[in-house]
Amino acid sequence: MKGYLQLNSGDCFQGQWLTSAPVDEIKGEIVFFTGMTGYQEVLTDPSYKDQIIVFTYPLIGNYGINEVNFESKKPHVAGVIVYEAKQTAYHYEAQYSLIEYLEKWGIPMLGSIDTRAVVKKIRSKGTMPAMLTCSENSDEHDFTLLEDQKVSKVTVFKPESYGNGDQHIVLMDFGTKKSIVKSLVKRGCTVTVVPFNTSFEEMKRLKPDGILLSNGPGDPKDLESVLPTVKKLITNYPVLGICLGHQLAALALGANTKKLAFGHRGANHPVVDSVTGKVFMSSQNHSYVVDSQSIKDTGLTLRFTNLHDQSVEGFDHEKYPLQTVQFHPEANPGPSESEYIFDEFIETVKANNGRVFAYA
Ligand SMILES: NC(=O)CC[C@H](N)C(=O)O
Repeated sequence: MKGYLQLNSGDCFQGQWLTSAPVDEIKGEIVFFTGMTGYQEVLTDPSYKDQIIVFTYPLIGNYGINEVNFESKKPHVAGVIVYEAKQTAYHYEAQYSLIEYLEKWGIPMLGSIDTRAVVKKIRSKGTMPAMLTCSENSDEHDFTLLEDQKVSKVTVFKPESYGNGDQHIVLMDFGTKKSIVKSLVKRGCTVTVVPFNTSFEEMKRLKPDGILLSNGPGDPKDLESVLPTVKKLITNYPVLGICLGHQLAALALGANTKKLAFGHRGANHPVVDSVTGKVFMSSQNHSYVVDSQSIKDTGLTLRFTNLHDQSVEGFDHEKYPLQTVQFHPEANPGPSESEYIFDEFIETVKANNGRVFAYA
């Protein structure tokens, strides 16, 4: 059955539904992911909440969906656009095909779309509202997107504990990926995942050795209410901020963020580390970046830079044991070359030896 991708720019692409056609139109911000693999991790990464995702690799789904590579309990995207998706799953670990999985969760997938043409539109006109619909006529549609705060939809409701190691990390959950928790547990940490609106005092009562500010969906400026807590955490504990967590740390210290035209979503973004002088490939998924012009007087020191567009990829701090990264050191999907960020963080946590108020 025919289906349509309508863009707010007025462009319309005709395709074929690979899942059941949606009863109502599906709206979301349209973004694209360039990795050849990793669709299972992308679909279940809470940072993609309510977005319509275009997979640019032309054949998606051939290794199916397994039970181990989920980044959270369910998919978060609003809809999926591909050129071709496999009905079957050619992998011994596969439990379902991609189509069966999306069907189960009621997420529509539109196929036979020239994804290169869609990406060219997004690259020239910017990320924009879009719609998956059964109707060809775009004049009938209202592209206004719900301006809701997405983090409250994906954070945990009450604290959850993982691992049984010597270092206790409290993870402020803005929509964390499972592999961030795993990266800490495998390095000998106990991890307590707490809701994003947990107060500083409540976290202090948990006696953390270090804090992790997680990734998550939406505009970091929608989370102004948590900035005082984030600032207190930074001035009292070793902190690692990943993606949204990095952006919030920067905002809390007085820097600014801005939106990129079409974001970075893929598994091969080159980043240079000014401390080691080395370049590594990184996994990325973000629309916003910290404005490099805004870090004067914040104490933040630029450590990581994106080699495609020179955008900010992470900071150290002059005074606090703060490390932030815009890319994803936990990978999943993508290269694990930057995993050493977790090793450095754990070393910092160990060196601090549980001290509180050491840096204020
Ligand atoms: N993966 C993330 O944490 C994304 C951060 C933020 N939502 C952005 O799009 O820039």
